[in-house]
Amino acid sequence: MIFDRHEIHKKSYKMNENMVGVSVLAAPAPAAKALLAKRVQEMVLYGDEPPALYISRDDHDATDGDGDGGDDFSSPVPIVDIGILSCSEEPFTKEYEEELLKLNSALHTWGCFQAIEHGISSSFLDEIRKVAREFFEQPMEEKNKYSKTVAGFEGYGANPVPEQGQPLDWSDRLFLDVCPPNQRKLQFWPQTPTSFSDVLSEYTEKMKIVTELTSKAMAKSLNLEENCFLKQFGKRLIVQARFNYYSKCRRPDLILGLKPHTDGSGYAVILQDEVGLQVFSNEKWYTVPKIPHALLILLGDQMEIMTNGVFKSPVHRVLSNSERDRISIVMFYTPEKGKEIGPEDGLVDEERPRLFKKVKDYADTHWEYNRRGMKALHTAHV
Ligand SMILES: O=C(O)CCC(=O)C(=O)O
Ligand SMILES: [Fe+2]
Repeated sequence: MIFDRHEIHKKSYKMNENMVGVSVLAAPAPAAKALLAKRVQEMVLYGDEPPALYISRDDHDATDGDGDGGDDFSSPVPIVDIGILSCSEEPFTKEYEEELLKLNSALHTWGCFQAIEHGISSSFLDEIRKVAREFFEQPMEEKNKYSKTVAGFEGYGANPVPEQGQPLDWSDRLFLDVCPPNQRKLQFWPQTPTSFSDVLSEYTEKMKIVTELTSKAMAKSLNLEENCFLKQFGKRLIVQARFNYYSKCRRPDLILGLKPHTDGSGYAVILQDEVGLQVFSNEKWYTVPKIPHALLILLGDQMEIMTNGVFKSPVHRVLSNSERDRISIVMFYTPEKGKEIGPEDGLVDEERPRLFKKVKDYADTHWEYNRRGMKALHTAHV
């Protein structure tokens, strides 16, 4: 699969009776909007056949990097010990220098890494997973109290309606604005499980330490002033939490939990409970292995812009699975609203001319293109 002309998703499967239930195909395909009013979890509960609009896999020309598409601990997605990077007193130890180099190489080559020794306790990570699972396992009528509109963004529901011709994702999600705190729309914050809001607020606080440390380490690994990215994100940076629930799926060969995309944020921190996330690198899909309490840090387009293309915003997707459901908790970090961001001056020189112009509110542009299955990064090129 080659993501040429900014297109990141191609749907080339022909729909035929072997692929989805005849009953669905015999009737005119319901419009995406109507389908999205119903949760994937509900369809599974009622034993519905996956409707044709969910068919999205197109893997004929991309191989699985780790061979089996499953739990493969030899997958080369790098692991970085960010505990080592937290001791940044000069003179740097050899260990520190080596880990910094690893971080730089991971973000240059992969645009992501698995962070270990991040300082958040395993028991707390289990706790946030538990409240997430408890939320999704409630009856529909309870979850529907927090429903988003089909066209809206925040709340419980499906991903925004894609443009016609784009397939749908086999997942449900709860999306919440978390920071700045005065932007929280509490009507979407679940009251059950009762500890949900407190756990999410605590996770946000703990994550602040991890992300500040990572942001400084990223800058240092590029020989930049350590606060440069924190300054670009601004004091009122946007933090959004997305709880993804991937129901079991009868046709993982045809249907994806989440279509290939890049993130429009600065970066995301992902906590997964099962494998399923794949990153596209060197024309192959690599499954991100399950390391029980690791956090996957994955760059979005805005970090690619700020690093003048030195670090990459990777195309990624989520597979569906016929045997297990999957939950992921994603925290997105995006520069504050209305703030201009652009390549760091220290990363622009004769050898590496400026690739990107200054942009603001890039995430809005990202979503416009995402709905059409396209990347938006070219809109920021000089
Ligand atoms: O579920 C995951 O692991 C990744 C989710 C993701 O890519 C997203 O929410 O943008
Ligand atoms: Fe993503």
